[in-house]
Amino acid sequence: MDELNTVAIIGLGLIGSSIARAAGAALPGSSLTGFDSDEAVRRRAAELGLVAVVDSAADAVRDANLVILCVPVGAMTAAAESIAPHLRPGAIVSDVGSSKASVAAELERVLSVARVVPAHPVAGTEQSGPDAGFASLFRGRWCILTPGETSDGPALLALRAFWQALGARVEVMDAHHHDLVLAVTSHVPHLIAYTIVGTASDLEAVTEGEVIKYSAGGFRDFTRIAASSPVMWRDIFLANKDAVLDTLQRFGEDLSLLQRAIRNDDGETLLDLFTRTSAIRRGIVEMGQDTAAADFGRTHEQG
Ligand SMILES: NC(=O)C1=CN([C@@H]2O[C@H](COP(=O)(O)OP(=O)(O)OC[C@H]3O[C@@H](n4cnc5c(N)ncnc54)[C@H](O)[C@@H]3O)[C@@H](O)[C@H]2O)C=CC1
Ligand SMILES: O=C(O)C(=O)Cc1ccc(O)cc1
Repeated sequence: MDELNTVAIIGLGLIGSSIARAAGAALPGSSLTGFDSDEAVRRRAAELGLVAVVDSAADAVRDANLVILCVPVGAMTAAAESIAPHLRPGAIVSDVGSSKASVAAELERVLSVARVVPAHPVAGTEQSGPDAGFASLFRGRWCILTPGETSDGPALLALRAFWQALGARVEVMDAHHHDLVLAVTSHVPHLIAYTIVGTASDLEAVTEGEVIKYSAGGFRDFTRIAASSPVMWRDIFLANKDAVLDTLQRFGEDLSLLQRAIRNDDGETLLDLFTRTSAIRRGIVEMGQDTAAADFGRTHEQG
């Protein structure tokens, strides 16, 4: 199996810096290099000692046998173009983008000579930047690999072993299926959070500032999600347009049914749905997929 002992990280924000921290701890013999197009981020990553920070993408990838692109989805093509001529023969190139089909197509187009294996660690927070990362972010979380027709078997096995070393559970999935699943479980929920927080803010004039003052648990949870990186989420919605629009269509129809139930004093419909959703929450908690474990890791294991 390929030994991934020289890893280059392009983009040193939340996810790139978390990979650097986790790989530094889990793979002590490996060499880590990194580049970010933002000079302030490069300076901060160097201060934190996350990786050997260099001044160009070319220098970062020259000796690497694994390159991971950790930039917003809309910047993947530019990042791939910046490394393409400088890759070592046989290098594996992966990414961490939250949407997969369009990113994978671009990586395969731009990096036709590299061994491309797209990936998505389904773990994160609402924060950004190199200070926000932490070593335990991926522990016990899923990392979904979406190999294309050109991905080779040994590269897939090597990347699987890399993410497992960082503590992740690895699943292999078709990229379009990934995008549909994540539209339902992550992308549309973020859009709903952005919408409700925007609506509440617009209503502040009517409610005389009391929305924010009396914001209860549910609304506070939405404000956390709606504080996520604007650039990153703009890119995700534009990249996963079809699956997001299909899911929104279904959501709109279901919302109309609830609207009608409320208007018609149809308590039975409301009770049926709320009972069903409460069972779903219990199932998630039992599977250990709620955020408590990650929050615990963030609070107790910064580093
Ligand atoms: N934030 C989260 O919770 C999660 C994010 N992701 C995905 O990870 C990727 C990175 O997200 P974050 O780390 O949260 O973002 P971030 O904003 O913390 O970091 C992204 C970094 O990429 C740099 N960058 C942008 N274009 C570049 C280029 N062409 N070359 C080099 N550096 C460049 C930026 O300067 C920035 O420092 C995104 O594709 C996102 O969809 C995946 C899982 C979770
Ligand atoms: O902070 C949260 O609740 C998240 O949902 C983080 C997150 C954001 C994007 C991803 O692709 C995966 C995880």
